[in-house]
Amino acid sequence: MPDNTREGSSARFVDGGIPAGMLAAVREERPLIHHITNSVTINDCANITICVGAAPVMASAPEEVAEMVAAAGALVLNIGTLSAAQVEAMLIAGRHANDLGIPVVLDPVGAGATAFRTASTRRLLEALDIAVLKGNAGEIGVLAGTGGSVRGVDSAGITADPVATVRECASSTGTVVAMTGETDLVTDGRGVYAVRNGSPLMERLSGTGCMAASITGAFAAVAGDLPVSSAAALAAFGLAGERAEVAARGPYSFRAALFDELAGLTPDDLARHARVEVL
Ligand SMILES: Nc1ncnc2c1ncn2[C@@H]1O[C@H](COP(=O)(O)OP(=O)(O)O)[C@@H](O)[C@H]1O
Ligand SMILES: Cc1ncsc1CCOP(=O)(O)O
Ligand SMILES: [Mg+2]
Repeated sequence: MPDNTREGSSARFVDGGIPAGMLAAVREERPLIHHITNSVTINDCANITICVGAAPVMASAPEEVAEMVAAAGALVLNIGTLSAAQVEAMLIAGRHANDLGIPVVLDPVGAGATAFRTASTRRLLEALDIAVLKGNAGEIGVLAGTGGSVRGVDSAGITADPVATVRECASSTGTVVAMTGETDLVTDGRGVYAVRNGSPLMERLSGTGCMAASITGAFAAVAGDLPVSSAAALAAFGLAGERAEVAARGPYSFRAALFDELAGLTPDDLARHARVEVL
């Protein structure tokens, strides 16, 4: 971890200027984020990518994924509605991204719920250099091997301590791991960032995990430090969630407000209100 912290009363916090600068860079550079993703939340991922300031493209035909990823700032792989053919396309795109130095974000949706999802995730982790593995607690607990349960696409809990779980997952996979939940934990296996922004309404919508991966990809496209960029991405999304909650009458008006609030979020808002603690 870089020395980008300042002392707080009981903990140390990331300097607000770092995540703020990353949001400004996303808006200035407008990186293309190539997604190979699920058919449930594909439109939400496209639109949240635009709201954060980047440009989405969804392309999964094996005939074109290598060409498409060559133009991208990041590749987001999401196994939410995987098939054997789609995993092959992910491998083609991922290998080409690795050759070109383009960061690859993997969202192991439902890993642990079925053997096929778990095996496909492990195959992608072994074959590719994954920059950031972003999953819910159950998914990360399963992949860490420390114990986790997943029902469908939802976390049903973990056995071990959350910090130990995320650290073990990062160490054993050799990736930066972002484990989402009420508090998001991000680590490269050493220091751990705890991101405390967010709203409980984010759990009541399908797609917030997928959208978190899209935003993580957008930040990874403009930043060299993946633990910091991932924590900043989750803080920005969580902050949009906090603001969306204020006027929401329920999950669906919250959903509309979530897009609006992220689109309206300024680097200064992020600098002032990101709650990112170094554990
Ligand atoms: N109870 C909560 N309070 C605040 N933020 C939350 C809460 N639950 C989830 N989130 C946020 O919602 C997003 C999706 O997280 P999660 O529900 O863990 O993912 P998934 O949809 O993959 O299961 C993350 O950005 C996370 O920070
Ligand atoms: C419901 C569902 N089924 C397969 S993919 C998917 C969407 C999962 O979205 P998220 O993990 O972001 O809630
Ligand atoms: Mg969800």
